[in-house]
Amino acid sequence: MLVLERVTKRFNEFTAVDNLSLQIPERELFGFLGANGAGKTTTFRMILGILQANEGMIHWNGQPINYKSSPLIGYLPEERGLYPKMKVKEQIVYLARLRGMDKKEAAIETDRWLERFHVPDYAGKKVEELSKGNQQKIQFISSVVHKPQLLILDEPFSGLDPVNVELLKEAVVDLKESGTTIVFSSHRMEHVEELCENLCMMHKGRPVVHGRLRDIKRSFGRKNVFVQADFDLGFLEEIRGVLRTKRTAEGMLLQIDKEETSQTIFSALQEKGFVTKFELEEPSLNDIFIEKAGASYD
Ligand SMILES: Nc1ncnc2c1ncn2[C@@H]1O[C@H](COP(=O)(O)OP(=O)(O)OP(=O)(O)O)[C@@H](O)[C@H]1O
Repeated sequence: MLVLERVTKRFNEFTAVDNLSLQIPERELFGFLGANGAGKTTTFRMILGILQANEGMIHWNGQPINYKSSPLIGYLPEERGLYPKMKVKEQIVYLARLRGMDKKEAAIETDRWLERFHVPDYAGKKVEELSKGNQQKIQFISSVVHKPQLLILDEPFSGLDPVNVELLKEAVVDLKESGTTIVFSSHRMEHVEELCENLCMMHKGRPVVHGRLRDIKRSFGRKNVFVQADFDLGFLEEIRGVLRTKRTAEGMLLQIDKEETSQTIFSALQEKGFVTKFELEEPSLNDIFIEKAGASYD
């Protein structure tokens, strides 16, 4: 289990991570969300021991993480850093060996990954000859080739086209299935909603939403109502508990204060005429973030 206990990191007067506590069990695929500057990379650097926390403790299976943990850890840094002049396969094998892997096994695993990511022909090319997206795939391979127990991925999907995003997502899910504990950060809520059971949303260094996605959504309640009818829906704006309305081509989207308000809306609609659609929608992570952080995600 990866444990962060009341971790704080300050840069002079500025607090980048503020009293963060997390428990991430083994074999978990954990999503770390936050806008630019929320504190995600700083947290990762503290987990990896690159930065020292001012307060708090970080443990992986009861042990602090340091250079000795290197074979156990995989890290895809946000600032991608491969040697541009070095050849692809040579580089991956070299990095795997630094993580304690045997040369022959490293070569076999490298070939397997290059094949999986549809880039076996690049094995002998210099990294600088590859496109940005393909360089990113190589960097990803470098972070997983030695079969780490704990894998930290900082924005793994940024800069990839949709086909490669899918390729990487599948790889991440497979690694999780085979027992790797994975923590990844993203700006994009949909990636986290799709992949993670558990997540933490950071805002200005603090966790504003944290826990199991299903529980977070359930406890928040369904506060979006979509209505379609063959009469004017303008009167709904006046109903108590309706916070915001938005007309769309098909009907009206309403944001309400609590789930029960939908009953009032439904009764009011029935009195007016024929309702073609009435839908109580699950909140998106974005809705939850806005309410909890008191700010828009972007
Ligand atoms: N070495 C440093 N010195 C001073 N301030 C820093 C340092 N590293 C990070 N910060 C500040 O800490 C805050 C959090 O930065 P961090 O890189 O952790 O955010 P992030 O959530 O990873 O954002 P992004 O998605 O943009 O990478 C930012 O305001 C940043 O300017």
